[in-house]
Amino acid sequence: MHIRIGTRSSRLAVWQAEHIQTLLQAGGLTSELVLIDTKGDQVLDRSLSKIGSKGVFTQELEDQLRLGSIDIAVHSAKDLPSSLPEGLGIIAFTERELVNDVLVSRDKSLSLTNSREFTIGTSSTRRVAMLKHFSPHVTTVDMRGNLQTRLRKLDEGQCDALLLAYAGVHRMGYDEFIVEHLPIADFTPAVGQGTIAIEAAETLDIEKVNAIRQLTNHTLTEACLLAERAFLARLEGGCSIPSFALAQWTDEQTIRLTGGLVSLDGSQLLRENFTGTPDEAPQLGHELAESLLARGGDILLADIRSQL
Ligand SMILES: NCc1[nH]cc(CCC(=O)O)c1CC(=O)O
Repeated sequence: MHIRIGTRSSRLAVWQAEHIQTLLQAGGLTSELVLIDTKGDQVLDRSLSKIGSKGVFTQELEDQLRLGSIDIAVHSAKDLPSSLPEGLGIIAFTERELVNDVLVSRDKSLSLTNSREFTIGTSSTRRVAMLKHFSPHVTTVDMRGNLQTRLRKLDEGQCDALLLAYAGVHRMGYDEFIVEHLPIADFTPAVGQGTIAIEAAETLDIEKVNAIRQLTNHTLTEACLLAERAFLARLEGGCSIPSFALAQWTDEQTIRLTGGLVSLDGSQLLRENFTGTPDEAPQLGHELAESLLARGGDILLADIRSQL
């Protein structure tokens, strides 16, 4: 069986697609990579929150899935909108790695835990809002582009540090520039951070779907992702909303979901926790969102939307 894998052409995207190739190869499947450029890769000068985040990194890949020119598309799960277009679905989530954010800098003495002032480059509304909430002494500057571009901007002195997902930094081999791991209890990551998702058209041959799933899907990670994504779907939030959610299993039968919203100015942070079994994952996400909306999250969300 041969699998055509669609991927964006950034180094991180290709690393992730090659990781899937390795998993498929271990089960005797051959594969090839098809590099596809997306709108999100081309818009480097405007912040994502302004161009509207829905599917900017996924649309062109999804067009090719529909046409059947690729069998699957590989994405960072974080980049996938919470509801996918008609006819497409996620068939697997890889085993998650460390989910936290990290501070990256050439200056080893930088830390968010002391009150020293410095600037952090990030274009994520979640990271900006959380920094305003937990570390009001730092200043953020808008910084777009793939990891290599951001590191270059850091070297050029456009900021003192970057706030990034550990997963991407690690996959690119930049661990040596990590100066601090942020605690997930405060800086809870975005939905899907640290996991790779495989998207396919519903028309894809079921034998291919089963073989790919068998070799790449991690059941407990999948349950966690279903919980987080149900939360995001209920909020109708893409990555432009400063929301966060993280599900973790404590044992095979127990999943704990934490999630919430931060106001853009950092003044308000709402958080809820729910616990259930992996089978209940989507309901957990839905209940968490409902509960948050009922506690003032609805007003906070409307307020956020009016300012974006
Ligand atoms: N928003 C871009 C993006 N999408 C996925 C990752 C990292 C890899 C991952 O979370 O799986 C990143 C970079 C970052 O946020 O630092």
